[in-house]
Amino acid sequence: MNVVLIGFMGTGKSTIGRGLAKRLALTHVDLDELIVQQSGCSIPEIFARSGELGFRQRETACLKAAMARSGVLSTGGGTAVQAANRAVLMAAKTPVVWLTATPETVLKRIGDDPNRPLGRPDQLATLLAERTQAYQAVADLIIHTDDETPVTLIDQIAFWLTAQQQTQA
Ligand SMILES: Nc1ncnc2c1ncn2[C@@H]1O[C@H](COP(=O)(O)OP(=O)(O)O)[C@@H](O)[C@H]1O
Ligand SMILES: O=C(O)C1=C[C@@H](OP(=O)(O)O)[C@@H](O)[C@H](O)C1
Ligand SMILES: [Mg+2]
Repeated sequence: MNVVLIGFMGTGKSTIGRGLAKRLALTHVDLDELIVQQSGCSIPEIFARSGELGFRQRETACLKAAMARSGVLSTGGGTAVQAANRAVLMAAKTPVVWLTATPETVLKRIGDDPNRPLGRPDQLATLLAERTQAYQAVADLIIHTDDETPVTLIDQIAFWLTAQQQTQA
């Protein structure tokens, strides 16, 4: 992968990843979509049939497959929380961008979405606090999304990636 987006549910990983890939003329891979494709069932169905553990096993397998490809990868909100997945990300030396948002923003954006089994409104703030350190541990760039439009966020990330490439050239 050329760049990986991590962060909590509703921070815009899927939206920004799709737009960033278009901007950079790269392929976009959404890890959740890959899991659904490979499993032949939806995320809530995977959670219902195989539990969170079953979902996490599929997620790690798909992450490894995705990291072997080029493009922009939008992870799921729990991907970088698993130590094994953080090891995969760090080994790849791909730039990792952490998108942040407050629990209030997340709630406004995702509400009580049945497609996000771990997105229970009354649990969001606690889950976000528990996960923050894990995101921080692998982030090369932190982008606060609360007051920015997707287009502005894509501009910021594209600018940073270009600067990174120039430093390395
Ligand atoms: N910067 C933003 N400002 C306003 N709404 C946003 C922003 N980023 C994403 N959204 C909206 O929030 C919702 C969740 O975005 P999504 O890309 O699915 O997040 P994630 O993949 O991180 O869970 C979508 O309805 C999307 O249109
Ligand atoms: O935070 C999580 O544990 C999850 C986030 C979801 O992705 P988004 O962050 O794209 O909603 C999806 O991977 C699954 O429902 C689990
Ligand atoms: Mg997503």
